[in-house]
Amino acid sequence: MTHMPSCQLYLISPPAIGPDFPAQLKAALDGGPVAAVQLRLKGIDEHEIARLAVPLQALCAEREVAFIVNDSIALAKRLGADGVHLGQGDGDPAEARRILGPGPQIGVTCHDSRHLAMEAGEAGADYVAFGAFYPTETKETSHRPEPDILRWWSSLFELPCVAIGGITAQNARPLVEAGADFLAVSGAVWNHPDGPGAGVAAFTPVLG
Ligand SMILES: Cc1ncc(COP(=O)(O)OP(=O)(O)O)c(N)n1
Ligand SMILES: Cc1ncsc1CCOP(=O)(O)O
Ligand SMILES: [Mg+2]
Repeated sequence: MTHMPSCQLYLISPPAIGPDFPAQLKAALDGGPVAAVQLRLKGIDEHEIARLAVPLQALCAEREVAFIVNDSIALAKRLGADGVHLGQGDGDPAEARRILGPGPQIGVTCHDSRHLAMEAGEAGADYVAFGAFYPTETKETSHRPEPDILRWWSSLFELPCVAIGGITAQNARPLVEAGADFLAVSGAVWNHPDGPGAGVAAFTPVLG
């Protein structure tokens, strides 16, 4: 029998949300264990994101789920979020640490690059994210790592690694077996035909 390392779900919000999204998030969290929720909203300003964040952050706090803000160190600070996710153009992890202090988690996008991941680790990131592993309609992507990058990272470093990009309950297994500590998932949960609770529940048997 293959040993399945344990792995947790890291839920990424849809890029745009409506007034029913707090209820959808609640349904998702009712579906099974979720370690973290990332608020990843695109095309609206930070004040609007801050306003939309209030009920979502409260729900995450109530469920003891980490609430991570995408893109903006300033917004993470303003909200007192549990962490910030930084892309390669979103700011420096060391600067984020200086601004946010020792508590919040700092994640960094590393695409398919071992070099970027080692750099992020040295700059004080709490996790590195590799992807997109599979085709996705959520974001235009131009990097396609092999699952082996997760195996390589996990064999050398203690720092957690996140796999992202087109991940479904059906294609996730090689990523879990390769050592992903977290699966970051958006579309497979929010677009699940039976709703986001079923979307989260579908991952439970794969997570080990
Ligand atoms: C967990 C996780 N990994 C990668 C990303 C992508 O971040 P980024 O490269 O900044 O792209 P956008 O998400 O901002 O479009 C992420 N958000 N979360
Ligand atoms: C934000 C992001 N970064 C790389 S792929 C991706 C999209 C993740 O969403 P999905 O799980 O729907 O592919
Ligand atoms: Mg970004």
